[in-house]
Amino acid sequence: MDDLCRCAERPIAFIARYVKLQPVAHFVILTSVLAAVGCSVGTQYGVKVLVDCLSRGAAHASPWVAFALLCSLIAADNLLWRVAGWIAARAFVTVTGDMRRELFRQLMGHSPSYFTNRLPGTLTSRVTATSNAAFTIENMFIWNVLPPCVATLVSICLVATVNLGMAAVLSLVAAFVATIIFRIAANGRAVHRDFAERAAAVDGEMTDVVSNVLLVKAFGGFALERRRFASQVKQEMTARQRSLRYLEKVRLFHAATTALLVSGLLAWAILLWQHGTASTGSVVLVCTLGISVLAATRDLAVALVDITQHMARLAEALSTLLVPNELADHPKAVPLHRAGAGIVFQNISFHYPGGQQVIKRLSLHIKPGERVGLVGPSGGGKSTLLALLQRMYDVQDGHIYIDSQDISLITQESLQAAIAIVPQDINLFHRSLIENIRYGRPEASDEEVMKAAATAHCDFIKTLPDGFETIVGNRGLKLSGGQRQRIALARAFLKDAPILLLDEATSALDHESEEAIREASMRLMRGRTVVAIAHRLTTLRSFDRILVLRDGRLAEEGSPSELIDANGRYRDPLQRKRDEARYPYALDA
Ligand SMILES: Nc1ncnc2c1ncn2[C@@H]1O[C@H](COP(=O)(O)OP(=O)(O)OP(=O)(O)O)[C@@H](O)[C@H]1O
Repeated sequence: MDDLCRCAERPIAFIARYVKLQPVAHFVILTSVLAAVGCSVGTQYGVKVLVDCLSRGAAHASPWVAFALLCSLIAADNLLWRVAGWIAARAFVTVTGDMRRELFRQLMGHSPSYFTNRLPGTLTSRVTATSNAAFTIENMFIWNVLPPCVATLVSICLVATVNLGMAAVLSLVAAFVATIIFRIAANGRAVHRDFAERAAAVDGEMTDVVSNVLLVKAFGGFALERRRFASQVKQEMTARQRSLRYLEKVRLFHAATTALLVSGLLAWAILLWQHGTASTGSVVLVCTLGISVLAATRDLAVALVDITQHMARLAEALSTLLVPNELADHPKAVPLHRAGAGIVFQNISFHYPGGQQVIKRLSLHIKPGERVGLVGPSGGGKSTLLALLQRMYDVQDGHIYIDSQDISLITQESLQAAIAIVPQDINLFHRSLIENIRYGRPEASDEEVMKAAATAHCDFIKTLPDGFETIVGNRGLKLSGGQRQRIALARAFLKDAPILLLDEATSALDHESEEAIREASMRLMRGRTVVAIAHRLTTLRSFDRILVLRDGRLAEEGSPSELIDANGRYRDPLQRKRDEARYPYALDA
């Protein structure tokens, strides 16, 4: 993936990377197009031969050889274009598919902080924008840039057969015009990039609002959101207009120059004819070639300018997407060998990018099979500690070991396989219930999924009209909070990993369900190392140890009986007072 990231600032190298995967198809397309252009320009030479033949009169020459030549060129011209088009229909589409697959893989490899700092809509729209831009660029290059370039070259060669001076002047002017257009087009990159950035921002804003539509409704935020969106769209429209007007300026310059050029050439050819140094056919040839060079360079100018716009969009998207993955596996990473799942946090310190210190020189040993409860005030770093254990982020200081293996030196795949988690915010895919539960272990049979669901007390599934096939809605919103939590528990049951992380796993359950699930949870915890965050200490009664995390430090630890009194409260009244002031719910039984 590192060599992919090297393409972040080189859009052409990025496209070439995928073109190279299909060398034969692209070679055939290229040669067919070159041959087709040759035939197309050759057609005009065929017309000259025919006209010269006809003007000599029927007695002096037969026009049928010239006619046959002309017909063959026309047929070959059309056939070759179709051959190129047929192959391109597969090759170009395959290029965009390969691109999207690789970009998706790159995107999913980023750390959580990459996603925290960017709107999901801007990321997904950039993947689409990248493949669309690359598709357009490849198409334009083959159909709109290459043919006029080749046609101009061949035309100049044919004009040389009439008059060398004329061909030389034509070459000089064509080179001059092409250089000027290319420079003006290149100078417009900033304008096009600005448009690309604003277009991506509009996509991101829209996704953000749509995914929070319930919040917008709850707070009557429609008017506010409409105003925000209108302002974003206005900025994007202004940027787009600037970008399009820039293109128009380039086209205007081109139109004026080429009209002058062709008029001059024609006048020159007519003068040569008047002096008897050019035949009627040659005047026709210069006339048709002049007009086709005019058309060709106009197409070329339009295509080049459009390509710079797409190139800018591609470059903007790539610079966002092709950031190296922050949490790549260590080059010498080995799979985690499992030996009881003991966990050691050794003197770790951590802060989020640009944030304050969240974990401060914390050391903690968790024995294999031990059940440890984490409590403490909100913002104390409990969820962060679980995230660090899963290597969602790397610690800035210290080490985390599982079974004496530093987690930064083991493969992330094996680390993820060793840990099952029931998170605080349960996200589900917009898929069926069975698929969501099976996410814990994709190879599990239907029976195993159903057994896990039963163990997690997902009795509500039976009452749903489509049972396990019920689609849970966007992020599982068709389910209640408690139902989502049971699905997440079932997923963890199914995963059957040696380490179990519970982030307030029973918080959304009513008392009755909580009791029912406690018994199942106990079974799940048996033989595993468990780290559970709880706001109610009573849920941790059966745990081996409770740790109080405050301000990123271990403030207290002990067995539940040492820390909780008969009513499920802290034994130390002074400590209780301090914590109540900071975090009242944490201490309620
Ligand atoms: N992705 C993030 N980026 C930046 N800062 C973060 C991020 N996640 C958490 N924080 C900050 O880190 C600190 C610890 O948060 P954490 O979620 O670990 O606390 P917690 O003890 O689990 O709280 P709670 O009990 O409310 O869930 C908080 O100050 C929070 O603002």
